[in-house]
Order: sequence, then structure tokens, then C-alpha cells
Amino acid sequence: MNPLVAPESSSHHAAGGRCALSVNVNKVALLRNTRHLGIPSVLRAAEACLLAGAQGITVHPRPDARHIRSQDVHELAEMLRRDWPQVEYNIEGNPTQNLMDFVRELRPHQVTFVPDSEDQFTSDHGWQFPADLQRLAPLVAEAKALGVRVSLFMDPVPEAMAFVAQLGADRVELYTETYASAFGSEREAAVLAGFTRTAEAALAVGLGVNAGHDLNRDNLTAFLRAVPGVQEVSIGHALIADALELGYAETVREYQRCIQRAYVRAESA
Ligand SMILES: CC(=O)[C@@H](O)[C@H](O)COP(=O)(O)O
Ligand SMILES: NCC(=O)COP(=O)(O)O
Repeated sequence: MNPLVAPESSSHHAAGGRCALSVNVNKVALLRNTRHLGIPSVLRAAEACLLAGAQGITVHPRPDARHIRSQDVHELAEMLRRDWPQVEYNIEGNPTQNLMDFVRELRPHQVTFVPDSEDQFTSDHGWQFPADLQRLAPLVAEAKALGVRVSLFMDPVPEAMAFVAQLGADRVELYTETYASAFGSEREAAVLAGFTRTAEAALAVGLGVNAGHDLNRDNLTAFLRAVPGVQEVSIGHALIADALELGYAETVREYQRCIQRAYVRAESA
């Protein structure tokens, strides 16, 4: 299969340089896997989200294939290459497990390295530096040599950003669960300030900033207002849950409105 790698100038940003929305379709596959009927269709879900204005598709094929399977990763790559050449394909996973085979074969636009164990319930932490430097260095270099943008899943620790830059990665994906669980509580402002400082540190060393995990329609706008330079959010669990009630198209439009609201205030301030 031809690689999906886009020219360096292709940033896959939403119009106007705003944060792009990448829809994670893991949970569609999770439901599909409870029968042998092929429904709901992962491909049709991705297509409906793209038709409604999503800028990217994210998958996290776990080694136990509990949701996204190897066949899904390949079929999505083929569909995006054929029908949606401007759409970013982001594959997440642990490069010391099953991820690099997908990277070598499909060369997606972006790969996000996540330090999950094989049977992890869901992602719950980022890479630790300097401890993870040595084992990540050749994997980052290999993905980069294949022309794939590399993002590292990171906790909001400003001091760690220099290590990511030292590795030659392009972006960080800030692990936002701590923000999501603090949202609406007295801890929210302090937690959010940690994300702001981390994004500032990332930008200062030349990294791009992505974010994801437990972002939703309630907490997304406030996050984007407070955290500078976020280029992409990947959202799955809440978005697919919303789509069960609202449908894919209305849900994607609603998340895009959440993103737009973050910029309207900034632009009119
Ligand atoms: C890295 C990250 O935060 C997401 O990929 C999240 O782990 C989704 O994975 P699950 O859908 O398996 O929870
Ligand atoms: N990288 C985060 C992601 O893809 C989706 O996370 P979630 O919205 O399912 O928590």
C-alpha cells in the first residue's frame, strides 16, 4: 500500500490554524466486536465524522485487539488514502509492542507513542524522562526516517518537554484525564495552569502540542482557551457516546462549535 505521508507543509489544521478535531473510533469497534455482524461499521463511522467536518481519524490498536483490529487499521488507511487525502490518520500505541509494524507498513501522517502495558484498561500516564529516553530514541528516529510525524503522550510536566525535543519528536500529546477529572471542581484552575505551563514549555522548545483523553463537550472549550497552541485534540469515548444520542454528524458539528468558541473569545478580547 502507498504510504499516507503528506508533505511537511500539510499541517492538517482546521481552517485558520485552529485546533483540529481527530475522532478516535476505538469505541465503535468495541461495540462491533460484541457480534460477528460487522455493525456498527468503523469505516462508515469515520466517513460520517469526516463528512461532518472532522479533520482527522485516530485509532489505538491495542495488542489484545479488544476494539480496533489490524484489519480496521488497514481498511481505514486505504479509505483515507483513496477518498480523504487531506485527512490526518493518527495511529496511537506502544512502539515496543505492536505499533511499529503499522508504522512501517502504512506510514500514517502521525504516530503517537503511548507507554501502555499490554493489558492496560485505558491509557493513564505519559512517558517518563530521562528513564524512557534510551528505548524511545531508535523508535522515534525510525518513524521520522519513514516520514511519519511523531507525537509522545505526556503528563503535564513542563520540565519533560526538553527531553521530548532532545529525542527529535515533533509533538507532544498532553494526557488530559487529570484536567477532565478536575473540571468543575476547586482544583480545576490549578490543574489547568499546569497544562498551560507545559504547553508553553513545549512551544518554547519547538514542539507542537496535541491533547487528548476524556475531553468532552463540557470541558473542551475551557481547555483550549487556557492552553496555548493546541494543534489537535483526539476525542473518542465521549464523542462516540454523544453520537449514540445525537448521531455522528450533529456530534462532530457540536465539538467543532466547542473548538470555535475557544477562539471567538480570544479573537474578540
Ligand atoms: C492515548 C489515549 O489517551 C487514547 O488512545 C486512549 O487511550 C483511548 O484508548 P481506549 O479507547 O482503549 O481507552
Ligand atoms: N488520544 C486520546 C484519544 O484518542 C481519545 O481519548 P478518549 O476521548 O477516548 O478518552
